[in-house]
Amino acid sequence: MIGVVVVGVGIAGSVRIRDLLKPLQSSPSENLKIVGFVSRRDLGEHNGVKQICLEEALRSSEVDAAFICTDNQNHEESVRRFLEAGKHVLVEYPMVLSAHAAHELWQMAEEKGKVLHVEHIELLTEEYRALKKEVDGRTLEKGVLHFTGGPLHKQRSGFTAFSGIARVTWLVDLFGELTVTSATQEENPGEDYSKLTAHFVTANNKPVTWIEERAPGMKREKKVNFTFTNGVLDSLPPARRGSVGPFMQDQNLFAQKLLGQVPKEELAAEKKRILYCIDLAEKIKQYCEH
Ligand SMILES: NC(=O)C1=CN([C@@H]2O[C@H](COP(=O)(O)OP(=O)(O)OC[C@H]3O[C@@H](n4cnc5c(N)ncnc54)[C@H](O)[C@@H]3O)[C@@H](O)[C@H]2O)C=CC1
Ligand SMILES: C=CC1=C(C)/C(=C/c2[nH]c(/C=C3N=C(/C=C4\NC(=O)C(C)=C4C=C)C(C)=C\3CCC(=O)O)c(CCC(=O)O)c2C)NC1=O
Repeated sequence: MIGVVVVGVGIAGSVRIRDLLKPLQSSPSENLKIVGFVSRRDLGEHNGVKQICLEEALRSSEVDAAFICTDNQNHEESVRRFLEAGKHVLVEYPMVLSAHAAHELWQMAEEKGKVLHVEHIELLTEEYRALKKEVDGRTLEKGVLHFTGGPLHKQRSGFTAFSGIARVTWLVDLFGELTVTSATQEENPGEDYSKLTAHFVTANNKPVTWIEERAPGMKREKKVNFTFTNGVLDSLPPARRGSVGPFMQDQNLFAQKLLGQVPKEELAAEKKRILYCIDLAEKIKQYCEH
């Protein structure tokens, strides 16, 4: 069995603990065993799982892997410490809040011979699968992806291009290589309002726009407007509810990596995409700061 600790018990961390306790039957996740969780709060136990302190988690020979489910701002430090301690790491997206740290940590994982897995559940939802199917094989002329949602805590979540990396990932997975041509951020701190607008071009020089807008009361929603040579897609196609939730699918993928069941080419392509998207986020940040 592969011993796992969950670090950070918020929404994502609680789902992780639940899924680790009840793995999908006959799936790679059955090889994972939760041995504890780490929290800054004194919780004692959570669903029968015991709390352990960070130092113990780093030291314990029972712990083979850590799930980092803390606020974005903490990811870099946690990933680094668990890799240094010789543990495999699963980290919720965004992996870290700078391109430099992302490249450095990836290199460190490779040197240590450890699996570094970044959760990207935005690619595993039925909503996304339906969209991908709709887009596949069509030629884009121009596209807009507009996300809205409630405000985030700036300090804990980091710059918008990183906290919203799931939207960048969608665009890259749908349309391939993108180049940032400009980006701006509007903010009204008094009203907790923010709006990021980033402009890209595809490899064929077609314009793509990403808008990430957040304010109190704004519904978590994604709107698309994609013009193809053969028609317009102006809403997300309907999707059925999947039988296996995205976090569980992600956990299975991580377990498969630990078991050496994921082909090298797939691992390399995933790493490339993750670092590529983080590099785009960094570029967007630079545009917004100038
Ligand atoms: N909620 C979701 O559906 C998804 C969340 N994520 C990612 O998961 C991560 C966590 O998000 P949520 O669970 O939604 O946020 P949350 O705010 O509910 O949970 C974060 C938890 O981490 C704890 N924490 C922060 N620093 C810590 C530290 N140094 N040591 C121990 N615990 C610490 C906080 O006290 C809090 O309980 C974020 O990186 C987010 O981007 C990714 C995909 C989906
Ligand atoms: C209800 C409040 C609620 C909160 C606070 C919330 C937070 C939240 N959801 C996220 C993504 C995500 N969250 C979900 C799904 C969920 N996540 C959930 O907390 C729940 C209840 C579901 C599903 C019913 C998915 C699928 C993603 C990936 C990005 C996407 O496709 O939207 C992220 C990562 C950053 C981002 O992509 O914006 C955060 C911080 N999501 C919410 O729905």
